[in-house]
Amino acid sequence: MNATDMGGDLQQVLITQEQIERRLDEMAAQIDADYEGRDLLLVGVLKGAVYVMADLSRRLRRSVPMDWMAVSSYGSGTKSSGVVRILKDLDADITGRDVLIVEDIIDSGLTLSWLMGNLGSRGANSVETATLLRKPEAVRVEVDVKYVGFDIPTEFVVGYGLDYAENYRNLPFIGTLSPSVYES
Ligand SMILES: O=P(O)(O)OC[C@H]1O[C@H](OP(=O)(O)OP(=O)(O)O)[C@H](O)[C@@H]1O
Ligand code: HPA
Ligand SMILES: [Mg+2]
Repeated sequence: MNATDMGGDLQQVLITQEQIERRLDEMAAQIDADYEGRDLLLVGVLKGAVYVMADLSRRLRRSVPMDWMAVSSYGSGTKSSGVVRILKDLDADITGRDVLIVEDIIDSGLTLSWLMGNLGSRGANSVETATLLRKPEAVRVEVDVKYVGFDIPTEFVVGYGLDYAENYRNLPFIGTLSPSVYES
C-alpha cells in the first residue's frame, strides 16, 4: 500500500519504508554485537510491535527465540489511559535470561516503564528495550531505552504496526492522519 491508496486519510509521510529499513539494519548490527554469546530472548509487545519484530529479528545474524506479551493502555483512542492491562502474558520463563523488549513506539513511556518493572521483577539477567519510534514525552518517565530507531515529534502517528482504532497498521511507512479522520 502507498500514500496514494490512502485517499484523503493521510496527512504526511514522516518516515519512509527505505528509512525504516536502513535504520533497522543499523539497530540489528548493534544488537548482534552487544548480545554476542548471551542468552537473548526477544519479547514483542502485541500488537504494534509485530512488524518491527519481524523485520528486526530477520536482520540478526543468529537464531533467537521470541515471545510475546499483549498489554493495552490506549484502547481505541489517541491518548494513553495510563492503566496497563496484561491481555496475554509471556509463555517463557525469563529467569536468568537477557530480555530485549521490542516495541513500535514509546510515547508517554507509561507502557514501557510498567513493562520493564514487571519483567525486571521476574528474575531476568537483564531487561533492555529496542523501539522503532520515541516521542519527546517519553523522557518525562524515568525509563532507559537502549535502542531507538527515530525520535519523532509529538504527533499521533500510524503505520508499520501503529494503529488508529485498529486501522492503518499495515502501512509500510510512518505517517500522520488528516484531522478529518479523527473528526469523523
Ligand atoms: O508510551 P505509551 O504512551 O505507553 O504508548 C506506547 C504503547 O502504546 C501502543 O500500544 P497500544 O496500547 O495502542 O496497543 P497496540 O500495540 O495493540 O496498538 C504502542 O504499541 C505501545 O505499546
Ligand atoms: O502515536 C501513536 N500512534 C499510534 N499508537 C500509539 N500508541 C502510542 N502512541 C501512538
Ligand atoms: Mg494501539
